[in-house]
Amino acid sequence: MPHHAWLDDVRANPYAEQLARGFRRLRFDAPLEGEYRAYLLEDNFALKCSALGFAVLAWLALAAIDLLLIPAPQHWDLLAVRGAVLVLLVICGGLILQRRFVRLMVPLSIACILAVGIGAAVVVGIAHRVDPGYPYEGLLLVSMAAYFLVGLRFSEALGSASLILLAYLGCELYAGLAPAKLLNNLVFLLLGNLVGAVGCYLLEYKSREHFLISRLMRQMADHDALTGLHNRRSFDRQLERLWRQAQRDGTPLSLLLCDVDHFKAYNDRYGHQAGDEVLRSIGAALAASARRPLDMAVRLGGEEFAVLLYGADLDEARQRAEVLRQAVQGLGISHEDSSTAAEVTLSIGVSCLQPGAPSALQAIYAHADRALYEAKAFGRNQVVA
Ligand SMILES: Nc1nc2c(ncn2[C@@H]2O[C@H](COP(=O)(O)OP(=O)(O)OP(=O)(O)O)[C@@H](O)[C@H]2O)c(=O)[nH]1
Repeated sequence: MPHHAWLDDVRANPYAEQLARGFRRLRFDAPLEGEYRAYLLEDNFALKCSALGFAVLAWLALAAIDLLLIPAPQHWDLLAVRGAVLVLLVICGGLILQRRFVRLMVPLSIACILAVGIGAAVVVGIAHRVDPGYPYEGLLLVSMAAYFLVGLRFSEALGSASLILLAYLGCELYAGLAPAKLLNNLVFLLLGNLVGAVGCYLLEYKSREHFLISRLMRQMADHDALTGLHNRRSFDRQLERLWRQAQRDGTPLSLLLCDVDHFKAYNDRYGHQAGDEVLRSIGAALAASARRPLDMAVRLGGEEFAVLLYGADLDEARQRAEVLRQAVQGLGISHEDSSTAAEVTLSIGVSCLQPGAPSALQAIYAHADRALYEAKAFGRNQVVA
């Protein structure tokens, strides 16, 4: 399986780490595994529905053909089996289509495939009692559906297909099929299953790889590579969404605009690399201050940062900005060329939008920008609201 050399340049995150570690056993570490399975259910729901419709139609068509191929005395047995499987398919399929029981999606899909597979094995067994030439190859189609059409993972598909094979063996022993013919049929089915299993393994491997890479790309597109914080693109997108949610929840939204003081002088004195380290440390302090689930820490660009505080009014936002300002100064990063303090410091402009406020969303940014300008003008290393 491929080694992704480009991952060496990607900032550590769970998707990149899992890609680098590999997943030959088709299992991610928790909680990525849960995230992948949820994605898989969503991704293959349409496929599941089509497979279900196809299974019902095929089952009905084969029932009609049975009536032509198999002598009349066996018809009632066959119709009983076909009917029972159809009822199971309709019940399980109905529950799948309702989508209400997400946790039951996989068990219900397995139940459908087992019902069709074991039902087909029983039909073949009944038919072989009177006609050993009755086609058994349809069982392979059911296994292929398990591997490729029902949206099962490799282990689930392999388990289901193995159970169907066992059921077939049992039914043939019951029907008394000649050992040489039984051996021939089993070898054919086993080889067919081998092809299906290998294809299914490779497909799941690729699906997992695609999942990790697409999530990683999304993460990279929304986050700043140096600090790991959200970038401006992500901020612009989320700001509007969060403001709408705040309006719905009737709660305020506050914005802290932060700018590192005398950062050009820092770069000039200590070098660009040391400057990068400072930005990383400040980024970590910002991330720690945006601790609630809907808060957001952002690197807007250069040495400009923002923290969006969901549900914080102006007083709380001012207090949290002050804590952040002290935290950055408390990092104790020496800055000998700063005319403000002996350490690297932060100026912060604060603004707040109350729910139902008539002012446009842009006002929160413009107001915080003005406050930041004042914080700089009043001597830096301070919070202005
Ligand atoms: N090391 C490093 N420096 C950066 C990065 N992005 C922007 N800068 C530097 O940040 C500095 C910003 O300087 P100015 O906008 O003049 O602001 P300042 O020196 O902090 O002055 P005040 O904001 O007025 O206190 C510039 O020297 C940029 O080169 C970066 O990613 N890494």
